[in-house]
Amino acid sequence: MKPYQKIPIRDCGEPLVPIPRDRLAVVSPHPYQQLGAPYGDRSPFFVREGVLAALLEAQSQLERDRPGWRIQIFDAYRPIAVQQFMVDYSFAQLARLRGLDGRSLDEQQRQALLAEVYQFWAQPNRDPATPPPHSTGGAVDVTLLDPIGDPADMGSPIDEISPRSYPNHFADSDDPLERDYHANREHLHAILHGVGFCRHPNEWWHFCLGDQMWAWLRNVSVARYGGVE
Ligand SMILES: C[C@@H](N)C(=O)N[C@H](C)C(=O)O
Ligand SMILES: [Zn+2]
Repeated sequence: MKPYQKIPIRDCGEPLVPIPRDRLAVVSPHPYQQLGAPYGDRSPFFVREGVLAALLEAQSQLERDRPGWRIQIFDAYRPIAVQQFMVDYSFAQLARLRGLDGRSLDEQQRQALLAEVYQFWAQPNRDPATPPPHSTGGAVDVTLLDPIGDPADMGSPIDEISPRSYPNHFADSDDPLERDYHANREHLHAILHGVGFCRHPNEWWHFCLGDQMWAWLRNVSVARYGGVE
């Protein structure tokens, strides 16, 4: 169990609402839908009402700071079946990357790979006391787009299972390019932190507001968003 999962949840009942495409950029086609993730009739581009308000405020702040720049949503709401699909997919990808056949691993190899996956992905847990962050509508995976519409170079892609994903991975680098990656990550963080989000300790792109991880990182005793199926 991760420490944030011990935080009690008192759901405030806010609805999930669609992310307006005319006001916030989204990755399209959606990467997990393209992989065949089982969304059923749900869409990844929904968040809780309070999260949408904060994202819109962050977008306005970004426009004031850097005209023409936009926040781009890579992923938001995730049904638990999709969480399971993506954990299985990431496990198979990681095994392949290591030259292993994911279906014929011994138990020790399986556990070691799973531990790496769970450094980055939450468990697809159906217990209402420990929902995966994205299943609450209180978590988003985001990056920045420059005025041309190109993603800012953050030095590693979203969802990479590697130390390069740690927010401060390039913080102490002397390489000017890597210093730029860090500055881009810091700018993304500053914009979202300024409107109330907290960043995942291992992922430069994952931000939360109102869920258990947020409450734990903010030292708040109760989370206001639980799982929504
Ligand atoms: C790996 C990334 N896409 C992500 O969302 N990670 C968090 C922790 C999650 O699975 O909830
Ligand atoms: Zn995330």
